[in-house]
Amino acid sequence: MDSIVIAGGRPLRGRLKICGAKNASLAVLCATFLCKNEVVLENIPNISDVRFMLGIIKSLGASAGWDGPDTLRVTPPEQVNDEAPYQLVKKLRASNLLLGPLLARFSEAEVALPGGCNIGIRPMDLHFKGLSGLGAELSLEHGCIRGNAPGRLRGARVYLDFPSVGATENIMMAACLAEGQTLIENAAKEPEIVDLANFLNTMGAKVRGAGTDVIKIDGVPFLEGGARYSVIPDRIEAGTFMVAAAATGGDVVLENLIPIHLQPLTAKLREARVEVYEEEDTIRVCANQPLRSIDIKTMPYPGFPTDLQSQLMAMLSTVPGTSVVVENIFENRFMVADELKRMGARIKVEGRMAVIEGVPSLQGAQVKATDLRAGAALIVAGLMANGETEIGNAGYIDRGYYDLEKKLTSLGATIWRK
Ligand SMILES: CC(=O)N[C@H]1[C@@H](OP(=O)(O)OP(=O)(O)OC[C@H]2O[C@@H](n3ccc(=O)[nH]c3=O)[C@H](O)[C@@H]2O)O[C@H](CO)[C@@H](O)[C@@H]1O
Ligand SMILES: C=C(OP(=O)(O)O)C(=O)O
Repeated sequence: MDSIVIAGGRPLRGRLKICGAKNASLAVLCATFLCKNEVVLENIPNISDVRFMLGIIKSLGASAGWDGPDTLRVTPPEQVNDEAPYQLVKKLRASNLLLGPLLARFSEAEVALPGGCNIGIRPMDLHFKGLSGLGAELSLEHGCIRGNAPGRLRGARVYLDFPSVGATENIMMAACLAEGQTLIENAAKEPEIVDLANFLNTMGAKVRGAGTDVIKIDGVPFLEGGARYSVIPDRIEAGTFMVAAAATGGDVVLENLIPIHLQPLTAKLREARVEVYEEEDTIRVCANQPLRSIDIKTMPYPGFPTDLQSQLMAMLSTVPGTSVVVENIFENRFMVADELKRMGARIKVEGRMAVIEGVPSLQGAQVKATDLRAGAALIVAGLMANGETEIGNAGYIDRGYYDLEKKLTSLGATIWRK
């Protein structure tokens, strides 16, 4: 994998356009399998996760291609060719989102157990519980999830023990073509869930309540497709730049985002004495006074997102005083702490809690990304640090950030790829 090198110590300044959301794009790409006709998707980021997902859906028989820098045309297959290939599936977790659509549309599915970042055990019991509740028979054979749904799936009442994003998405997609009504209780409420529901409804589904605890889906025989849909902006990309601007004492305006989606981060940055100004679809982040230590706990939306926890940890590493971070979603999301320590940070990890004692500054060092957001956190740390930081395993970062070096260069950073 490549490395990214940063000569740190410069505040970020300028304006930047945020891309479409990775997690919304991946779910919507899977949902195209529920449609009969071509679908045009706009605001799709050309990141490696999306390219892998395109590879997977093409291997299953879809035809798909770029029709502009962020527009994709996808024609779903009339029948599926094969099982989703392990070589591609292992590279991204979201490949598990094909299960629901394949079962609903083709009554059978074979998907290799997904890979993705090593941020926790990431079981799929809630996906299985929900899809079995709709009548699917699922088994795990030789690292492959096999499912079939003799006849049509049947609507059911599904209670999720935890509001899992992926399980909510899989069940919601499957339920669109099930006979009768499905209720998903204790559903995830992330903006990407609402976006997926909006996509499904645009294509002809009947989904209500997305964004609340209970999602109600009335099954229809098929989704027509044949429409255009633009996915929401990436709140995690936006949040990463917000943190980078704050951490470098910068002043950055981010465009093409939905400020309310960033509320949990905005509130925390303000608590840390960062100025954040929201307008209709822009946010300005301005840090021109010493920051104050804060505590954060990751939670399902609208709580603080786990996908921004590592980046904030990097920022807090030079904030005077003690900050405490509690990670409630993924048990392995503190691996970045060891890398930050190589740069001079003082972080003590105990189970799900990290205690950060602010140091006066970070020093550039050779570090490596252990997952996508750990990589993003090391980018933030590299921008803050004195001297040069070389971040190995940059491929993880490419999973979720389009044109990162170019975007940061436009904000005044010195950054290049090796
Ligand atoms: C592609 C995508 O959209 N990825 C996002 C999605 O991941 P993902 O959909 O995998 O995350 P989930 O919300 O499912 O996982 C949250 C928690 O639920 C647990 N769990 C999940 C499913 C299950 O069947 N059983 C179970 O116990 C997981 O181990 C984890 O502890 O939501 C996460 C939480 O916001 C984000 O960090 C990821 O970026
Ligand atoms: C954990 C993430 O993604 P995935 O669920 O695809 O691994 C992420 O985007 O930070």
